[in-house]
Amino acid sequence: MKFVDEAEIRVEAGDGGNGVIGFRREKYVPRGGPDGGDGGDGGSVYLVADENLNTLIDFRFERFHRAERGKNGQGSDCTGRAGADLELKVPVGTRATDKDTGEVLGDLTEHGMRMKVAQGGFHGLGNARFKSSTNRAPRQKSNGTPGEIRWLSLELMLLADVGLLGLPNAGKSTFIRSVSSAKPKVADYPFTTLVPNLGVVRQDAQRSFVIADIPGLIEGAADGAGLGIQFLKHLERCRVLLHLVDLLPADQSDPVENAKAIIAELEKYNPKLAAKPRWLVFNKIDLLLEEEADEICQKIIEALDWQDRSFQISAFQKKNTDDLCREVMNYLDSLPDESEQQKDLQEEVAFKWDSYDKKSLQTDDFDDDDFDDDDDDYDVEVIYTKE
Ligand SMILES: Nc1nc2c(ncn2[C@@H]2O[C@H](COP(=O)(O)OP(=O)(O)OP(=O)(O)O)[C@@H](O)[C@H]2O)c(=O)[nH]1
Ligand SMILES: [Mg+2]
Repeated sequence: MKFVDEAEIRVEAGDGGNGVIGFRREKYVPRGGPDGGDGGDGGSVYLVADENLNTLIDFRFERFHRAERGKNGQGSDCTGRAGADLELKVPVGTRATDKDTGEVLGDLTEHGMRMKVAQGGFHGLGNARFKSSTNRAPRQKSNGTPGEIRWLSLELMLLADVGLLGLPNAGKSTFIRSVSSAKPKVADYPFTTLVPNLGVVRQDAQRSFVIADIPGLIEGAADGAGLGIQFLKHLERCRVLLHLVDLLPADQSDPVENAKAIIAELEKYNPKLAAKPRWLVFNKIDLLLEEEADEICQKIIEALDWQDRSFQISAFQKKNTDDLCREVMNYLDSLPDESEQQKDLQEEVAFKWDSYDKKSLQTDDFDDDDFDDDDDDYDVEVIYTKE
């Protein structure tokens, strides 16, 4: 699965501060010379890669970013303070392009990498600078130069190796929180997650994989129930699916039936997706005694006639989650390298965040009724109201 996240922003560096005209005025010092100070340089705008971020969504809501202007100079040869630089944090992997010229400014490929995207203005000179043997009282000064202004388009492309499947409340988001730095919202009500979240699981310095948390599926999803299957298509390019099963559902439902329901939906949606490598992950073992958990897991395995691998974890207590991630990593490493193939697939990008409703980005109003729509134009922007 490939995710493309895009945002357009306007960055404005600060203007340089102006120089000023000033003369020394002091008792007993007649005709004190020129002492107008220089302005300060304007602040520049930088992009800084931060591994704790994984989407550009914040830039959809805040599109204008301005660094501080340099202060004007002052009398008594005082130089104006330089404007502070502005640092905008972006996810690792972000590419910045000048929207007007199409020039790629660069890719921020490593955590901490810093790239200047708008140069602050140069300071103006005060009249003290124009003093010469022929002009000892110059009435000249210069103004600071304007800061650079650019429209940038930011793009982030990530490939998810692992997709999470499960009913609402199975603990998918809890799991991704436990094993990666992604921090999607977790709550004890269904459909907490409304858009996919990506997390990067670092195994060691060289090895990592990307995991995608998608909204929960429910029975009838293939026919449009709940958030439907619109997100399932994004799992088609994952290399392994983890099916999370809640061993002790709060709604007293039967874990066996629950697991069956997800598999049925998957098969109904797309047999090819259902044929993908898929592992069962029994979650919430912390709520049960070991024997009880074993018993329920065994029952599910038998009922499904499950032949593939299965794991018992507590996403919440991070029990066995590291083992699971290690197994996933080893499994991914054992697969043939797909990177060559991926290069040819650029145009087949599966998911764009174009589900964000443009209208609602322009207005603060949010209409709850939007969620009742049956059509495919789902409104998802609400989860980005800050927690
Ligand atoms: N005791 C226990 N609770 C858990 C565990 N994992 C998740 N939970 C709880 O289960 C509830 C649902 O967790 P989420 O991670 O939001 O579930 P989800 O699968 O992402 O749900 P949706 O986004 O609605 O599809 C939350 O109250 C979690 O605290 C676990 O391992 N043990
Ligand atoms: Mg969730």
